[in-house]
Amino acid sequence: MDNRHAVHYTQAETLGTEELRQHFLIEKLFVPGAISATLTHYDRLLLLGIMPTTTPLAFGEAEAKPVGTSFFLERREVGFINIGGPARIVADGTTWEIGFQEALYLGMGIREVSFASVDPANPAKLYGASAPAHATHPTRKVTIDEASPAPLGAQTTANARTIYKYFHPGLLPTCQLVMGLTRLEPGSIWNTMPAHTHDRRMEAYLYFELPADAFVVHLMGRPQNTRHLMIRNEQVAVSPPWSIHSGAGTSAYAFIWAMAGDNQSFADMDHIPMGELL
Ligand SMILES: O=C(O)C(=O)C[C@H](O)C(=O)CO
Ligand SMILES: [Zn+2]
Repeated sequence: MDNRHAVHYTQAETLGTEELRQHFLIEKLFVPGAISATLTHYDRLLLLGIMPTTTPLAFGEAEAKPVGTSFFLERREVGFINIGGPARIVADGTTWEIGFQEALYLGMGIREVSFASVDPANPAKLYGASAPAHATHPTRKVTIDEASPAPLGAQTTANARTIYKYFHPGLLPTCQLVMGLTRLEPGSIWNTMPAHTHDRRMEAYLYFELPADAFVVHLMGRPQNTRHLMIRNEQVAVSPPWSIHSGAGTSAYAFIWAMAGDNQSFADMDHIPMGELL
């Protein structure tokens, strides 16, 4: 399992491009026929890329050992959003069919979890976020229509987008996990500008649906001392609690945001006036 240790902003501000990428970017999330996992030491949020091909994949010792339990979800919860072909997830004997842009929440205590692609020629791509849990909440599938679509931004500021909240307290209980998807309108390129921080929770952004030659310039860092990451399709920015998380793409794109930490209040943000960004 890949590990991302917590970096203080005074160290982050001394880093060059390559070191910034090593600490804050997950370059290869989806590996055909494999489960990839990255344990961040920001609120211990663990990020998963699961891409089954001809044979099913399952959680096992590789996921449980780094978190020190006998099975992965013994003291954790996990949420998945599928950005690939149809997936079949079996959780303690119950089968869930999860299509493109559908999601599944699995609560603490589920022992056996396996993942298959319904059509190996069109493999599922399950993006998962897992946080430490203290209670069991019911397993639930969430469709994009249930995810409270809400418009944000405007074409005049090149940030017209729709936000979908899949796992949040208004829809289902989770211990820590808050997760959703934001999709930009054609012609819009900016996300999360005006920018914000929320020292109470960390966040991670998976960017997807970027054409092969496109990228997002992801802005990170303290508002008064920003840095950037050049992010390609299906790569993840890990955003520490002290960091802004915002980006401008060379074309429209979508991204999945996931958070864990002290609260689940989506609106609890420290907004940064545009004139204060440096
Ligand atoms: O488009 C946006 O703006 C977002 O999706 C913002 C993220 O959801 C976020 O940063 C929540 O804290
Ligand atoms: Zn945020």
